[in-house]
Amino acid sequence: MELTITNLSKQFKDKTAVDDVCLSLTPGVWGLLGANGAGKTTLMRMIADILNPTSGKILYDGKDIRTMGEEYRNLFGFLPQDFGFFQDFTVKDYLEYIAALKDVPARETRKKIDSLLHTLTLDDVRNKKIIKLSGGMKRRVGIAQAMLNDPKILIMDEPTAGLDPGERVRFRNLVSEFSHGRIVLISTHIVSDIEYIATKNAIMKAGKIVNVGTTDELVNQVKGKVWTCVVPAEKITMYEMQLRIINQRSEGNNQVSIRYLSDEGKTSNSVLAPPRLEDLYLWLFPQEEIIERGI
Ligand SMILES: Nc1ncnc2c1ncn2[C@@H]1O[C@H](COP(=O)(O)OP(=O)(O)OP(=O)(O)O)[C@@H](O)[C@H]1O
Repeated sequence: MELTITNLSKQFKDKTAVDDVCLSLTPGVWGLLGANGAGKTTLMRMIADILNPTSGKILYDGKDIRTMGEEYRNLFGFLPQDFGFFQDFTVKDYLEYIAALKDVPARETRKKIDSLLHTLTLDDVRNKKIIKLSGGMKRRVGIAQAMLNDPKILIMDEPTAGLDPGERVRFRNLVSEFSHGRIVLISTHIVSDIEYIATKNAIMKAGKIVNVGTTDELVNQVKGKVWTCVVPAEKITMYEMQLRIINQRSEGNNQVSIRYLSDEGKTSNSVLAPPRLEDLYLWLFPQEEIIERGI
């Protein structure tokens, strides 16, 4: 199974949101990483066949998805970024409705909904109206609807936005288990959410895919560039101006431990640290704040 994206572009008036993207998605979990405005949502909406490309093609096992119609939709699950429809439905009614739309056989619907509600810890709110749910609960209902038809291709735009740390762990386990023999594409700028579950990552910048690889391959690119050291607290402002600090932690006794990115150690007590995917991300997107560390 393969989803092949060839020379895909999307132009909005004077903005090229997706710029000549080529990417071959094979089964496994794919992390789509990029800063705000990089073009992730636009790319995902074209893969979901709800937005027409300006040019280029997406082929599913050699077939143009735009000619597949229903056949493509049936093997597809999508969690859009703005999931806010059907607010007056209860969770259960909404999922039953989506199951019917997706032609899930009636005898399987109940079992499937029960199992997803259980895994996503939504049992207690099954009879509540969607409008009354918290943001994290709504997101989980969105994840459930995307997975209802056991899709072969599952696309989720920022699925972990609003989830608490426990929910993030459950989400990661659910996705890992689900991904066998399927293509799962997850966009996020919370790097830690996909770091350990992504089979491969694609990094997007200004509409282009600038890097593709396993987490280990990508992380290797910043090997030898991630340093840690302990500095006096009163000097931290000076270090903040001089170094690309990506984390700091107070150690007490007016000491601060810092982690920074540099081609070489900048203090005599700096030691190299094992790099993480987040380090590469910040290396590529120096202007990005760490939005959330997750766990
Ligand atoms: N319908 C549209 N009309 C005009 N410009 C658009 C439209 N949709 C997206 N854009 C622009 O295209 C660029 C890419 O947007 P997109 O939403 O795909 O990025 P993103 O990586 O998903 O960002 P975020 O993480 O903030 O959702 C942005 O500059 C955005 O303003």
